Amino acid sequence: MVKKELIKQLIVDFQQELPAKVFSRELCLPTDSDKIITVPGVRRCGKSTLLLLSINRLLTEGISREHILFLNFDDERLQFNADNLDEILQAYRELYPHIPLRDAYLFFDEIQMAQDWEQFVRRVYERECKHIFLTGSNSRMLSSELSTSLRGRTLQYEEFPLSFTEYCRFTGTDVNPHSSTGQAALINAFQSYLVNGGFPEVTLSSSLYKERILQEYFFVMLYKDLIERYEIRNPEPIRYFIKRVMANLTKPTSVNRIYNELKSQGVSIGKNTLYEVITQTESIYLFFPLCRYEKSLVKENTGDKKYYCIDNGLRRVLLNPISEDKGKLLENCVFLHLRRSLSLLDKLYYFKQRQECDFVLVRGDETVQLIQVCYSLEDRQTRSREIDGLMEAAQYTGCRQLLILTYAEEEEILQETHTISVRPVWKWMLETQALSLP
Ligand SMILES: Nc1ncnc2c1ncn2[C@@H]1O[C@H](COP(=O)(O)OP(=O)(O)OP(=O)(O)O)[C@@H](O)[C@H]1O
Repeated sequence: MVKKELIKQLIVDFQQELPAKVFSRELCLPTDSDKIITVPGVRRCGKSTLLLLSINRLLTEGISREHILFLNFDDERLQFNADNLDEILQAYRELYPHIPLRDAYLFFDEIQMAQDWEQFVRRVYERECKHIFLTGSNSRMLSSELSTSLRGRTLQYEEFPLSFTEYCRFTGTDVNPHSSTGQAALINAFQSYLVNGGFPEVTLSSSLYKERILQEYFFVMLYKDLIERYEIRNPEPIRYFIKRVMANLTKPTSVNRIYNELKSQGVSIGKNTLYEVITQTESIYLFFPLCRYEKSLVKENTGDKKYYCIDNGLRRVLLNPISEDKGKLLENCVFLHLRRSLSLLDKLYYFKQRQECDFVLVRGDETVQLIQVCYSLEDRQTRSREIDGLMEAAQYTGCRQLLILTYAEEEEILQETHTISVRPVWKWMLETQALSLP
């Protein structure tokens, strides 16, 4: 089939499948911003499906299917480059001569598969159509490089694996905690969310396949996004490195120390390569760094960063679970909830002076919340350690919003002139849905 005919066929086939039968998500892409909408995020978190949800919404708003031009560039039959990308627009015009392109909605999935797509998108945006939506998986599509090539023309909406509220929706769990059955079901759902994480496909698949799917995800990230990109001949040190960062989650991590460990085992890998790899893991959304809070926020951050991982399930399939994991999984889950809820004005840190506090949430110049995460406060020593850390951070920052998140405990602690609220993580997650913190 001539390429233009194939494109027409793909456009029409897609339109006929609408509306897509998928679960709704919390993130909702704007459809009237007159900006190019981009959706970065970790592999398989649901970026393409988010485009489908936007299309469903357009249909309910009265936009006809014919106005939707959706194309998935990850199709072997479609080899695009700068010379033939225009065929897409020609195909659409021939299909719908009565619809001016400026009234159409263009959804380009996996656009990074086309060579020189940036110039094409820029040209279409400037001359033809302001409704453009893009997703892409590899790191070239992610924030920094993308915003350089399309500077000032994009709005970026990060997608993540499912939040706990979304997880409940996907698994059909009633989120009303007030009925006794509701509460039991929620606690069950939270337990499995904590270990399996929130990738949509993993959530929807039978438990027989969850682990296998997650291993596959990790394999692709490791080989495609890290090893192939850096043309590393021996993948083992990188694998070891990632596992070490994973194991050390929630604790300050020294890349230099891991480098020395590898060296003492006779493994040859450059220190700079490890620094590049850790930066790359951040740009593919595998790990998130967390810096130490400094009173003067203009001061360069010192101290090792802590790392958190995009998904608890991914961590579980990579490491043999160990007993201290419960606390780490809980803290990672809280980090992800905070990270996905941050506005552009918000910053997140950890606090460490004599004592530690897990999270310091800063909005503009003000510290708005201090959070400790602790599986249980039953042990007396643990309880006083958590409270002392919170109080030291409160004194240092002047913040009075103090929270301890636990697996199941709930109380109010009066400490000096402060009230510390203790809440189960799952309740806090349901109460503070994305973009409503604190
Ligand atoms: N809202 C949803 N409802 C139902 N299934 C979903 C939803 N979001 C994602 N999925 C499922 O999860 C898988 C990955 O989704 P999707 O392809 O949208 O992710 P992606 O981030 O675009 O992936 P990639 O990084 O490979 O491009 C698919 O099997 C999809 O069906």
